[in-house]
Amino acid sequence: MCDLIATSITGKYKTIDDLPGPSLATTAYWLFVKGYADKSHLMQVEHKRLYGPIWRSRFGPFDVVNVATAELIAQVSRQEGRYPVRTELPHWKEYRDMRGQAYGIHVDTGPEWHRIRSALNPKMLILKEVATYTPIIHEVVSDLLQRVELLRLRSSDQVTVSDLASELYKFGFEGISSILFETRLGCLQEEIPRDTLRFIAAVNDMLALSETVLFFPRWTHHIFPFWKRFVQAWDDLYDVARILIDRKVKQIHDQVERGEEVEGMYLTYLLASNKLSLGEVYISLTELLLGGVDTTQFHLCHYAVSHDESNFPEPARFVPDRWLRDNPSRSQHHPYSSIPFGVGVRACVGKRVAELEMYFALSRLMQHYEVRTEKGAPSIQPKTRTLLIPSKPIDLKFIPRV
Ligand code: HEM
Repeated sequence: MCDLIATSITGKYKTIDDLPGPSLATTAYWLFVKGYADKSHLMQVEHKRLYGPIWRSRFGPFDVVNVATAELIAQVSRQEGRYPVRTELPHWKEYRDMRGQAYGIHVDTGPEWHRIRSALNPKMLILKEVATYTPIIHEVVSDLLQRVELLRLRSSDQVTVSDLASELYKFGFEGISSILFETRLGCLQEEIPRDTLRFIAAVNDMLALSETVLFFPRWTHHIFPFWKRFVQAWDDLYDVARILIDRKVKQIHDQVERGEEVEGMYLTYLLASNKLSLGEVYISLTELLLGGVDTTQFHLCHYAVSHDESNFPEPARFVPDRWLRDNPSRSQHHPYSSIPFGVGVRACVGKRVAELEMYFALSRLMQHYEVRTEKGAPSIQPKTRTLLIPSKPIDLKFIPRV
């Protein structure tokens, strides 16, 4: 695949060894001395400038080909077969092996990945199925609205909600858990239950430590504290997920015993479909909760591409009109210049649910409030924490519409 890409650029075959790019030591220098460890998206942009649209980089055990134009991303994506080849997650695999757990959708590859993905897909991706989650998502959105109202009224100017991103994060967590585990976790309550706090902290720790753990070789596991904390985070995650699932299994069992009809959402469907073992259900729901963690032998540099002036003029400016259909100001971008959920058989399995949550939350918030920034508020840059998150709290004014 690498050969084909190189051919399209230069007209002759090249191997990975012919590609330009930083050595492992140079990458370490960029990350830990130049301070790009939590800004790896900006490193993409800088490396594209230095090495061109295709370069090689080494990160921990990975030897990666980075591609940073929409055309190259399209070319790589179109060559994926039935079982897309993905970079291993050796640290996740090591943890699963250590605990004797099933591998799951992120770690499994080939036909095994396909078997699990086929079991997870229908109730996540078929529109008619996803539409059945509408009532529960609306219930969670109502809780979000109440929370925003409470926080703004409690603020000194009676309109500001501080650190909105953390409220939205809790909303996302509550929304997806209510579908997956068919249980309300209470993330948007004033007093968040202890187990839920443990769950949220474990997700944060796991995502925050995932890149660090990867960078240091196995033999350092006993020297630095990262591996121990990474294992603890996974243990907590798995433990809470197992408790929630076991509770549901018991409920279903009791209902069947009483001759009652069993109804439910995602977990009930997975258990009833009998396509996965119970161990695979534990892992699958934990992984779905984590959402997609971006992995490819080819590193598709979405950030660099979606900030490319030639696709999106003034890429850093908030111009929602560029997305409106049938609008003269709609941007004329390459279809692969913005693919937030990926494409093809391995694209995001949670895409439909994520869209449902975002559309409902946004539309209902906008119906109730006009949202403004504080005058003179500084712009807030993203930072990398496996995924991109805001580097500082975002405080916004929610002014009720009359
Ligand atoms: C705005 C929210 C989200 C975005 C932008 C997003 C984005 C992505 C991306 C880019 C991928 C990788 C696709 C690829 O490599 O081609 C992915 C995979 C994945 N996502 Fe999401 N995602 C979101 C929400 C979710 C949610 C809510 C769930 C859970 C229901 C989820 C579950 C997954 C899983 C399990 C994978 C791995 C699929 C596989 O490897 O077969 N994501 N996501």
